[in-house]
Amino acid sequence: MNEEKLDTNKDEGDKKESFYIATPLSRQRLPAILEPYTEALEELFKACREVCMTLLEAAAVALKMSDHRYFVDRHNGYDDRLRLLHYPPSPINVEAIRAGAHTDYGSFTVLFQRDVSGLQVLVDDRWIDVEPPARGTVVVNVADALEFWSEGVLCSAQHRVVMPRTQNEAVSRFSIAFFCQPDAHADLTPVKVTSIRRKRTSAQYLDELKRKGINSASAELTGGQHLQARLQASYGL
Ligand SMILES: O=C(O)CCC(=O)C(=O)O
Ligand SMILES: [Fe+2]
Repeated sequence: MNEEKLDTNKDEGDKKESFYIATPLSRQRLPAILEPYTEALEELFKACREVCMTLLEAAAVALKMSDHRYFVDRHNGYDDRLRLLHYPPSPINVEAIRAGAHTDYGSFTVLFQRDVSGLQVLVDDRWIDVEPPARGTVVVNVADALEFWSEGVLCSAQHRVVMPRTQNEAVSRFSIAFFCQPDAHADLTPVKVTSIRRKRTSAQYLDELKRKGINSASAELTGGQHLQARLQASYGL
């Protein structure tokens, strides 16, 4: 609790607890409570990875890259993580934030939320509620590594979780995030994207990168170096 500060401008840590898992599950010792779910978690990893591989291929097509598997080939899955999150019950507080505004670090995030809302995404400077999706659907965020790789054409989604605004939200909130990560040694040098309309000016994009601990839009970074820069900015490591 309070350990992670996703919004680095805030003094206090986030009101949540979480547990990270890597695949294969045998790489770590699971707490006893999770052991019976080993197989289910492995299946979840696999299903999320499949979604992300399809999306990575779609991204290469959308960016008009000649090699449609360029991104897929740089994601062997070793650095992917599942994060199980719990936001403890809390009284209504319309002013406060359960998890600070941030962007995720990898390529894509697949997010599952269980019935309690509170997630918001920033669209044109306004926070919009992202309700827990209908059964059988998920929320997907573009994240920082793909934003950087695509030279800022694909925008990493700013999101946050707000404190309970109603009695229905004042209970425990559970969610699971799957973070799809590029390989630690993958070269993240931005792919050349030409004929695509951009949402931001290059100055706006550069400002955003600087806040994320990256000083140049064309830096020669590996997946591992990019992740390190982001973790440093978020956790002050
Ligand atoms: O709990 C949620 O809905 C969002 C979690 C999140 O954004 C994160 O862990 O990066
Ligand atoms: Fe996130």
